[in-house]
Amino acid sequence: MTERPPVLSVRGLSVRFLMPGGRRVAAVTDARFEVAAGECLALIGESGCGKSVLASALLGLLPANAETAGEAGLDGLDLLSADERTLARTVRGRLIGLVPQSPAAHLTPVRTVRSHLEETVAALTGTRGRRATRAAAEASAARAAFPADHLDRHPHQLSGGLAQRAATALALVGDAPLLLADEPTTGLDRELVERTVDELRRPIDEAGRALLMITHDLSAAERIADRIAVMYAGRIVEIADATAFFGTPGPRHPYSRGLLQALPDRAFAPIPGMPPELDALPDGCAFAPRCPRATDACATPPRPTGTVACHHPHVPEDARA
Ligand SMILES: Nc1ncnc2c1ncn2[C@@H]1O[C@H](COP(=O)(O)OP(=O)(O)OP(=O)(O)O)[C@@H](O)[C@H]1O
Ligand code: NI
Repeated sequence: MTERPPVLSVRGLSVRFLMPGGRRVAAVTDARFEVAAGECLALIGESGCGKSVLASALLGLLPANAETAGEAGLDGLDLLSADERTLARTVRGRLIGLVPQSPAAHLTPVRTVRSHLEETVAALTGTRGRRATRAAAEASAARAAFPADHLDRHPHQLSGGLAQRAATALALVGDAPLLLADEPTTGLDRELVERTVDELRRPIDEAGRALLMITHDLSAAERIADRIAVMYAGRIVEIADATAFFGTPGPRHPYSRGLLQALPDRAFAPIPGMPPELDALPDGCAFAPRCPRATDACATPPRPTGTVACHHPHVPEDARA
């Protein structure tokens, strides 16, 4: 993976929400990761840990009370300091293709799939003329394996799988080097989850796109991702190769191990306790109160190493337990 150049390079990304009364919510703290061409990085972690805020920061879609720090390089541009005009004209759709959370809701009910695609083609690619637009729309449908004979259907006439392909086709129109999917499989049954992630994998493998996929569905992450980034209380606590993470030797951070042990097909043992409030984070490791391996050392913040931020990570020899 390292030999491929990063498409997205995030360095020290932090997001603070300034709340009434001077309260500060530390939604994302010092996030650091890269996503390469032809690679999927899955960002996982419990609800409220900051995944969607991180995505909104990349897209320039944070509310006005948000303050950001750090850098997020994409195609020679720093997404965090880009102005709204640049974000609207060159980032959203063109540099970042957004795969929506709920494709059926994202599509306008009164319009056909063809009309959605043609409008997006005209807006993003500069294609002019009816025939050229029609041909480009059909080509983008084909790239997402959306069947040509369903192009004149309305969203409600599509199965969940085809609605997802239509949404993916729209995300691919602008030829964006980075695809961003926030919970693309929420609410889908298992079979549709698998089909959806397989469809999302296609542009990565066939067109060398980079995919940042946010999910709390670990089996979807295992199926699609090359690498896994685990987020806890706003921080990325571990980044690992997906095969090693889900297989042997397994994750190194106690939180990551807890997430896997909570799965029904593993120990089905939830992590005790709750994540801390993001406006009252402890000085030391935020996971320490729930951590079976915590010691006095955890009162100080763990030093991020780029792979695991923990005072006492599992090492491969003891990671079999
Ligand atoms: N506009 C906002 N103002 C203040 N706090 C916010 C705002 N938006 C999000 N937050 C807080 O930021 C934290 C992270 O939220 P985020 O939506 O990123 O979580 P998530 O990891 O995506 O969770 P989920 O899996 O439920 O989608 C939460 O504590 C949330 O309450
Ligand atoms: Ni979210």
